[in-house]
Amino acid sequence: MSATQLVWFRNDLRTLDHTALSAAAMKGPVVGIYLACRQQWRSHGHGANKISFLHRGVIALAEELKALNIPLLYRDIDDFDAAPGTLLEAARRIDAQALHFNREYPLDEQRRDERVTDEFTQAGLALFDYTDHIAFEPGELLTGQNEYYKVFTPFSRAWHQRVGADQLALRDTPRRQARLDIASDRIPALAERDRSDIVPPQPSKIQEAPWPAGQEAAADRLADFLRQRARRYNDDRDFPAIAGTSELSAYLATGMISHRQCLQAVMANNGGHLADGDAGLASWTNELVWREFYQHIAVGFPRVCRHRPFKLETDKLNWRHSDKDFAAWCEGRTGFPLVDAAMRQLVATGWMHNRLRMVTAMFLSKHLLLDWRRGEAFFMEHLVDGDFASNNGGWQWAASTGTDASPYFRIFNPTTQSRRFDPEATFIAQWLPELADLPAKNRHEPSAEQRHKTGYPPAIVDHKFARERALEAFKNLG
Ligand SMILES: Cc1cc2nc3c(=O)[nH]c(=O)nc-3n(C[C@H](O)[C@H](O)[C@H](O)COP(=O)(O)OP(=O)(O)OC[C@H]3O[C@@H](n4cnc5c(N)ncnc54)[C@H](O)[C@@H]3O)c2cc1C
Repeated sequence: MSATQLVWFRNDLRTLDHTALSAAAMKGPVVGIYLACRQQWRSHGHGANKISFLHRGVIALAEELKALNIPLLYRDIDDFDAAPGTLLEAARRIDAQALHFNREYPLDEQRRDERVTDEFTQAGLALFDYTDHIAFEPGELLTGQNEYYKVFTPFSRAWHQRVGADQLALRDTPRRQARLDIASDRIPALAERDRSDIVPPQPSKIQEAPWPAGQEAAADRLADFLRQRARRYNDDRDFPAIAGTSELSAYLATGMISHRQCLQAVMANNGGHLADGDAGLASWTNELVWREFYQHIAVGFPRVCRHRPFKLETDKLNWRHSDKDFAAWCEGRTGFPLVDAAMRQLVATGWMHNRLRMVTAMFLSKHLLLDWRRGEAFFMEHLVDGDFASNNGGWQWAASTGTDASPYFRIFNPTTQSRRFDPEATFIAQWLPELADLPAKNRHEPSAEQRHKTGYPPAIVDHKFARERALEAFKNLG
């Protein structure tokens, strides 16, 4: 009989189109394992929404595996260092001959995987790792000078030129295997553990209902998007009052759906094309390539994993220190309605529309001139889709410290953004009920009297003054 294969599930909580699972099942009977690592949550600053989503995703995965007769082992570990020993112990207990996993790219995860590889090699056990989370392994797409791309457009061009069946073909789902004499572990409820330790800091209510976990929920969401919104994506994607985007980010970030499943769905609906054909579908594909671009950046420029800016000269920026202004931003009390509505959406739902992520991030880093890393961390605490590479990439773009960043003199006027992307101020009315009864034009910028009457705060800073201050700070970098 062929030897048992251990598959380590990480950011790939699904059985469909799973490279490591598919490859392992060709070699022998499979057992899965999941390590819930507190240090990993802490080091990424994940909050309750993301941790709960992950946890529910593991429970869904256990059911999906059960349908294939694949047992799932589950271990709680405190830190990255515990991973190699825990995996080795599990492999020995079930007499596994090999460990399989899909690669992860943040620096701490890469180091952990190197240690796991060393330990398994020393123990004489085989180890196989695979590219799965993105189409190309970081380092596979390089410029003519053999360097990582620093700008998105040429990266995207190279991606489209090179992508083919190897990267896009769906991996086989294993057939239901013969039942093994190995029981799945019971997955303890999160509430059974010390939440104050593992769930920093607690939002008032964890958002579960809008984010059902598992690959079926993800597939339904993709089908719904393709049926109803994908062809209008290019027109609607910038308007937060319209549900015009896929809202698949949390599923992609945890691997409850793969980018290949998304891209195959695009091709099936677009005459086999990714970059051409329907403008909505081509534009959506472009966003998936942005997601991949930022993963490559995290590997090519590991300083970004160490809280450093991509553009090193911006390390010298003189950020302001104001806990009061930061709290006003976090709590949606800046007196700029679109910014406040967006921040309230984030805290209430664990998600924020992309246009608003750009507006609020730029407001914090440019208007308030507060360190973008504070905003990055606050987003991570609340986002259900929190993903290091995309969050860091988005923040550094907005703060003009990053790769392909918006130039420092590009400073969104939040009121103009509001009139342009929420023309009827419906999004503002939804999240700022105190302004809902004002005429739409005043909801963008209430008068002093209207602010006084509704209790809505005065603007925290004057736009023109803030813009000049930010320009000055960037100019002084020399
Ligand atoms: C400051 C800031 C922070 C961000 N933090 C995160 C984060 O932690 N996690 C995250 O997944 N995305 C992040 N993004 C990117 C983007 O805002 C979200 O991916 C998007 O809003 C998710 O909604 P959606 O699934 O409906 O996206 P869609 O518009 O339907 O796009 C499809 C998918 O493409 C990817 N994508 C879309 N836009 C981007 C982008 N600009 N960069 C990278 N990937 C993208 C996502 O996986 C998304 O699910 C951030 C952007 C900014 C400006």
